Amino acid sequence: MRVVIFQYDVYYGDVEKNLNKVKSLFEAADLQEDDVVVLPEMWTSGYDLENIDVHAANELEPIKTEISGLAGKYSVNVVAGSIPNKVDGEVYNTAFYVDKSGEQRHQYSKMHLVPMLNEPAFLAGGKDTSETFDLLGENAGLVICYDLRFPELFRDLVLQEAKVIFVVAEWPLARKDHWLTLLRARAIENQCYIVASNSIGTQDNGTTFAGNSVVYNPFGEALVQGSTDEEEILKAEIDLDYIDEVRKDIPIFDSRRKEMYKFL
Ligand SMILES: NC(=O)CCC(=O)C(=O)O
Repeated sequence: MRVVIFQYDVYYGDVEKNLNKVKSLFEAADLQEDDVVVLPEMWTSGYDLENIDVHAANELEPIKTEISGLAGKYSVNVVAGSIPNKVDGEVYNTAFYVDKSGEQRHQYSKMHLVPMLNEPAFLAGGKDTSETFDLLGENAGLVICYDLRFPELFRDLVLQEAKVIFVVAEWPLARKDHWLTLLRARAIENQCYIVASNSIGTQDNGTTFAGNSVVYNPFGEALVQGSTDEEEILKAEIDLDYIDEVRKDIPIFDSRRKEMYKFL
């Protein structure tokens, strides 16, 4: 399985420009059939929350149709980052996955809203429980940015046999060390692949994002890592058999004592 992460500077509050940007990245990426393309969080608007009602899709449209078209055109699977998404008058931060036939196969709205970026004042918290989805015949998980701080969510996905967990983000530079440390810890403690996309650049509201999109293997090694401030298309081959090797050498899932944990 090859993953292809688009790391770039999301235009603040300009859905059309962002869509054109994504289309140009698809064109530039030299994609192969079956690649898994990964976009960042809130990639249609950035954190222009004051105007989020205007930028929000309606039940993912028309963005879902655009992404389905790109998936079909390039014969690739797309972890379509997240977008502001209006459902029954509420705006959610919703990530989705479309396979190469253009069908949407999974959707997840961010359950942990981030106070540091003022999300709870403008967005509704997702009501979807943690579920895995089928990615090229394997189980995968999809979470959004601040979710990274909740190890129980990752463990839950891995106990549902997720082998790869995608973290789509707009993670600020101010906490770059947390980003890399937590991603790596999630890979090591769950012995799974972590594929993380982040944006770069400074938004009109003054927040600078940390880049450093990265893929960690189940041993905690970075297979590829972006810079802090450059636009990049990052590619990594994922060997899912390596998960079994690591779990054989360090058998934490056999050593677990779930009957002993009081609050899990
Ligand atoms: N977009 C986000 O959820 C940012 C999360 C963040 O800033 C943090 O956890 O720190």
